Amino acid sequence: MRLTRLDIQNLRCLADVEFRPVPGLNLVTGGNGAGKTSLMEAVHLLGYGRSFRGRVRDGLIRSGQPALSVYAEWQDGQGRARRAGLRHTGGDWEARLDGAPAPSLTELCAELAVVSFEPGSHELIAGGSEHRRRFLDWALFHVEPEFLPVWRRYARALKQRNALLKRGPSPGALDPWDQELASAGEQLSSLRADYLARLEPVLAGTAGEFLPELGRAGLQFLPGWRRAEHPLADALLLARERDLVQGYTSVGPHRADWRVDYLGLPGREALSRGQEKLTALACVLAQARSFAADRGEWPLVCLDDLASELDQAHLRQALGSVLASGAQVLLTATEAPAILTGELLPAATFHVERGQLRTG
Ligand SMILES: Nc1ncnc2c1ncn2[C@@H]1O[C@H](COP(=O)(O)OP(=O)(O)OP(=O)(O)O)[C@@H](O)[C@H]1O
Repeated sequence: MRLTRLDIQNLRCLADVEFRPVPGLNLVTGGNGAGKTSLMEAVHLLGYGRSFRGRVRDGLIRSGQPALSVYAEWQDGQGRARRAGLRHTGGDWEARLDGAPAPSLTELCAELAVVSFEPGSHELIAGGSEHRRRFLDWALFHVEPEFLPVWRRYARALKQRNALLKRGPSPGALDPWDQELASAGEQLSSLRADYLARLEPVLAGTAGEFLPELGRAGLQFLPGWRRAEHPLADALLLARERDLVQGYTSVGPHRADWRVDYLGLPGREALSRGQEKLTALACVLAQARSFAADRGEWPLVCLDDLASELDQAHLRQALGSVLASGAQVLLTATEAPAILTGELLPAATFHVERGQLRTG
């Protein structure tokens, strides 16, 4: 997809910004606190319904304003002109897609495929499992039509089962929800396992470009219960006594996780912080590449402050491989990185200062 227009009102320090990105590399420079990340957050908000720095109600709306709004126009993989707008008060939202009200944020997010890498992204490797589940489910949401209905069934059954566990029901009352949870959960896990199996060779390629010294990267899926030993229905039954005591469901795909292992790293030897970042970037770019293989178009690639995260050689490698694929990239930096020459020359440069954006 190619973003052609982004209008932002009242998002953090951005009072009223009109951004017109072009195909290829768009460089956005600006000093600390100027508003570069806020611009990335606006794109991310349309693609995910949330910012990578937290929820809308946690300070995304400009101080003193009742709501933020973001409007985007883009061209999809078939060359069709698309548009979407979102207005958010922190509590309520209003979304429009191609001129009509969108029934839910999910419909809007399904249309705009965005992958982001920002300073917090190394949490994908070093942080809690919720980051890795979100990563997994983003891809499935975009490439697997079966995913959303199954995920919704699972989430509903889990909510009901947890509510019953908290009330301390007679164990028989759990049976129908266990059945539903097991049925949706098995499907969800199969989709996740299949996706990771498809992603693995792509990741081995991207990680091999960035960290060849660590040997081939592999992905290990941790489904959230001992899936190789018994079905989820049995795991739920086995955990029932404990779940009744604890008041929540302790096994299942809501506890799923995955990890990256390198053949050249013996045992559980830890990655350095830089290696964690490069591994996280390799995962994000592998996901974008795999999306392109499935959908025939690249997602929009947002790279916030990448130059402060990577050394020059890795920066060149990362940008080179993404741009060679024809992806549209939004890159922010406090100053233009010296390596942006030749085939890495930005197609357009923008500058943000105190929430104002100018071209060139
Ligand atoms: N709700 C808000 N209302 C108004 N201004 C805000 C709000 N939240 C944050 N800001 C301001 O917006 C700016 C945020 O800028 P942003 O994080 O986009 O900067 P940046 O250019 O990415 O900076 P850095 O290089 O330091 O990461 C800061 O100056 C901050 O004080």
